[in-house]
Amino acid sequence: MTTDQETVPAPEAMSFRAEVQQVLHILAHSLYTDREVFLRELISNASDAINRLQFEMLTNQDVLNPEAELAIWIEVDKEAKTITVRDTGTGLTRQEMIDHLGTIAQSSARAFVQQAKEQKANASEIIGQFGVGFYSVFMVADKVTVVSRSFQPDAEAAVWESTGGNSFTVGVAEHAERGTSITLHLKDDAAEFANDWKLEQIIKRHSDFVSFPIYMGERQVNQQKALWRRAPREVEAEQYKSLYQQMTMDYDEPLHKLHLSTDVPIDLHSILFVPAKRERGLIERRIEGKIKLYSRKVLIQEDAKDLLPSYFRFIEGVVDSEDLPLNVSREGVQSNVGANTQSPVQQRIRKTLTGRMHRELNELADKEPEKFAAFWKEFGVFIKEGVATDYEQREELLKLLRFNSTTSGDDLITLADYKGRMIEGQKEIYYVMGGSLEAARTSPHLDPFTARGIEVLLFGDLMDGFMLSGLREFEGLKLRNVDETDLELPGDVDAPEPRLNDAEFSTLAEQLAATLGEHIKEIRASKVLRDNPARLVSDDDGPGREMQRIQQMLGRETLNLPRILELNPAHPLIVSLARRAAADPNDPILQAAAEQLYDNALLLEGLHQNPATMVPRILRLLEAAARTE
Ligand SMILES: Nc1ncnc2c1ncn2[C@@H]1O[C@H](COP(=O)(O)OP(=O)(O)OP(=O)(O)O)[C@@H](O)[C@H]1O
Repeated sequence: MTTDQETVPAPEAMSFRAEVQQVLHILAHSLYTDREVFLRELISNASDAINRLQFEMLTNQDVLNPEAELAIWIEVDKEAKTITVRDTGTGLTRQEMIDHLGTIAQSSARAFVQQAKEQKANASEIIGQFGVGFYSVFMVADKVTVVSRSFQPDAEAAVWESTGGNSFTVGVAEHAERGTSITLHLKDDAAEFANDWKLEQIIKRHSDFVSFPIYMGERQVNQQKALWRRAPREVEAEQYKSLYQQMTMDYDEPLHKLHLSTDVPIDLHSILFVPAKRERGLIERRIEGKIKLYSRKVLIQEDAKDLLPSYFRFIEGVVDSEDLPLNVSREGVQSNVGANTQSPVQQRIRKTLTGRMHRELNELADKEPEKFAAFWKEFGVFIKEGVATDYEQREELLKLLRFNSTTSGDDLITLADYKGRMIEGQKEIYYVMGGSLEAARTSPHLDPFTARGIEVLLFGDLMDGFMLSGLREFEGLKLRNVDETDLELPGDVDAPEPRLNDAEFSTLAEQLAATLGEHIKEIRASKVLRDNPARLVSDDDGPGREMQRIQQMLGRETLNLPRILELNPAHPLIVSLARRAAADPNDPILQAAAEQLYDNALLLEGLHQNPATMVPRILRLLEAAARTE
C-alpha cells in the first residue's frame, strides 16, 4: 500500500528490561541526596562521545559536520523547567539508542539495587560505580528526551523518550546537526536545578577539567586547561584531589601523587596517583588503575597498559605527550605485548615514569614513613610480585621491600637494615616461612638463631614464596631458609645437654618412624633445637622447593614431600616419650604423639591441608594427660 503523503512513523514503544525498571524505580523514588551528580554523568557521557568522535576523525574525515566545534552546551529554560545538555560528539543512531539507553548490565543492576537498599552509600558514589550513569537523570526529571544524529553521514536523526516508568519510545527526529541533545523535564521537587548559577557551581565542582569547552550561553564555564599541563607549583591540593575523583570515582583521597611536566628532552606531562586502598569501589573491587593517554589533546587510549611496568598496575593517572605520533593506531598504542614492541617515544616515557615513580616512593619512605607504611600495607604485594617477575627493575624494587623480623617488633625493616644488623661472622640472610606471620614467629627452626642473636626475616604469605624466586641474593649475601640442614651459623653457643643416650633415642625413633611411615625420610637427633621438641627439615635446596610450597599452600598439591624429622633429645617431652617407648613399644600415646608432632610442624608452616582432623587425637592426648588414676 502506498500513500501520497510522506508520513513520519509514530514512535515505537519498548519496555525496559526488568533490571532497568528496578534501577529506575530506585533512582526516581529513593535517592534524594547528592542529586546534582546527574549533570556530571551527562557531561561525562558527552565528553566521552566527543573523545570518540575526535579519535574517529584521526583516520576518517567522512563524518557529518566535520567543522563543528567540539564542545558541550548547557541551556536552562526556567519557565518550562527544563535543562538541555547538547554535544557535538559521535551521536547515536536509532539502534544505538535502543542498545545503549535501554539496557544495563545485569550484574551492575543487581549490585546497585542491593547497595541502594542497604543505604550503604550516597547516590553519587553508587551511580558512578554501577554504570547507571545516564539513568541518574531520573532522580531529577520525570521526562527525558534524547535527540541525536550520528556522525555517520547517511544516518537519520532519532529521538528517544521516557518518563522513567517501565518503557521508552524511539522514533524519527528532525535534527540537522551531528551530536546529541538531552532535555530533562524537571520534577517539581527538582525545580531548583533550573538555575544557571546553580548549574555553573555544579559544573565547577564536578566537571571543571573536562577537556572540551562547556558553554552556558556564550560563556565557557569550565577551566578546561588540563591540570597536568600546568606547572606543579600552580596546582593546588584540592585540584589534584578533584581530578583524581573525577577520573576514578574513588571517594577516598589518593595516598600520593606524582606530577611531572617537562618539554625536554621529550614533551611529557603526567599526573600519577597512588590510591589509598588496593581495593576501590564498593562492589566491583577494582584493583587495577587506568592510565589515560593523550596526545595533542586527543585521548588516544583510555587504559594504557604499557606505560608502566605491570607491578605498578594499581596506579591511576594521565599521561600526555605531544611527541607521540597522532596517526598511531589504537591497536599500535595498545599492544599488550610489552615494552619491546613500543615505539622509542613510548619506551622513553615508560622509562621516565617508572624511574620517577621509584624515586618518589623512596622519598616517601624517607620523608613520610607513616604514609609509606600505609603504601606498603596496601601495595607491598605488587612490589613483591615485581621482584619475582621484573628482572630489569629488580634493584630498584629491592629498595622498596619491607620485612617483619624476629627482632624488629612491630617495625618493618629493609634488606639494608638487616645487613647493617648482622652479627659478626654472619654471611647470609636468613628467613623463616610460616603459614602466617605469627606462625613464622613461633617456628622451631628459630631456636639456634635466637640462641645466637641472629635476626631472621619472617615470611607469612603466599606472595613471599613467589617473591623468593626472584630474591636469591642481596648485595652478595645469599638468602637462606632456616629449615635447610647445611647452614653454618656464626658464633658459638653451648649445645643443650642431651638427656637420652643413643640406645634410648633409637628405640624412640624406631617407634615414631613406624607410625609416620612414608611421611618422613628419617628421624634423627637435632643438634640445634633448644626450646622446641621437633622440627621438619629439608636436605634439598633450590627455588623448586619454594614453588612446590606455593602449590601446596594453594592446595594444588595435597601430598607433602617427605622430610627429615629432627627431635630434640634434651627436651622433656622427647625424654618422656623415650621412657614410654622403652617401657611399652605399643603405647598408644606414642603413636598419637608422633602424629601430632608431625602435624604441628606442618601447621606452623601453613602446609597442613586439614587441621580439623587433629581434634580427635588432641582429645585423646588430653584425656591421657588429665587422667588421675
Ligand atoms: N551524549 C552521548 N553521546 C553519545 N552516546 C551517548 C551519550 N550519552 C550516552 N551515550 C551512550 O549510552 C551509553 C550508556 O551511558 P551510561 O552513562 O548509562 O553508561 P556508560 O557511560 O557506559 O557508563 P558509566 O556511566 O559508568 O560511565 C554510553 O556508553 C554511550 O554509548
